[in-house]
Amino acid sequence: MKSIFLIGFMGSGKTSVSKALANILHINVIDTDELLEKTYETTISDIFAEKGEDVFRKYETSILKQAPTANTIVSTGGGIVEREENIDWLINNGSVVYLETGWETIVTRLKEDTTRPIWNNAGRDKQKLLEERDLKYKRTADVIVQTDGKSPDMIASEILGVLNL
Ligand SMILES: Nc1ncnc2c1ncn2[C@@H]1O[C@H](COP(=O)(O)OP(=O)(O)O)[C@@H](O)[C@H]1O
Ligand SMILES: O=C(O)C1=C[C@@H](OP(=O)(O)O)[C@@H](O)[C@H](O)C1
Ligand SMILES: [Mg+2]
Repeated sequence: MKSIFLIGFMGSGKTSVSKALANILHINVIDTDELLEKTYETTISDIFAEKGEDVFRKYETSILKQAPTANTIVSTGGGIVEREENIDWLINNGSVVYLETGWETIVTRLKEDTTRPIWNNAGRDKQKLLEERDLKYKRTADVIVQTDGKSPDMIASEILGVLNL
């Protein structure tokens, strides 16, 4: 089985749904953000604060390209589509699922969040970022699943129903 890569905006549920999928399929799950923090022995917040977004994106690309391309569920970071080379790599190496999520749902889910530097950057227009990235997620994905009003388990079952595994 080709590995399944979950893409989508911050708060679309990539990390949560990846765990639900791995539980159902009994296969390994990795999260590019968690692996990045382990590999570079730091936190995402610290990388953004000390080195900036460009360095984070370089690390993220390197982690993505080391991901197993078979028998694994991979949860990516919301900005994985910011680099064209990541989009190409995903299209060529995985079954890619876009967790499409409305703005209001994202705002509700991330109300309490303090761990996402871009979400917590008051100077950035996150709603516009969602609109821009939405086109890139759609260009990259093999299948699109809507997440509004559904639990991670429901979304995982729906993904398995639409993917040809
Ligand atoms: N389908 C869902 N329904 C309700 N809450 C969700 C759902 N998916 C994720 N969440 C919650 O939203 C927040 C962000 O989820 P997370 O899985 O980390 O998203 P992502 O990895 O896409 O940023 C977490 O608090 C999580 O518990
Ligand atoms: O959208 C983004 O640019 C980011 C999303 C985060 O992952 P999640 O999508 O899992 O929140 C994380 O990679 C980092 O904070 C940057
Ligand atoms: Mg995540």
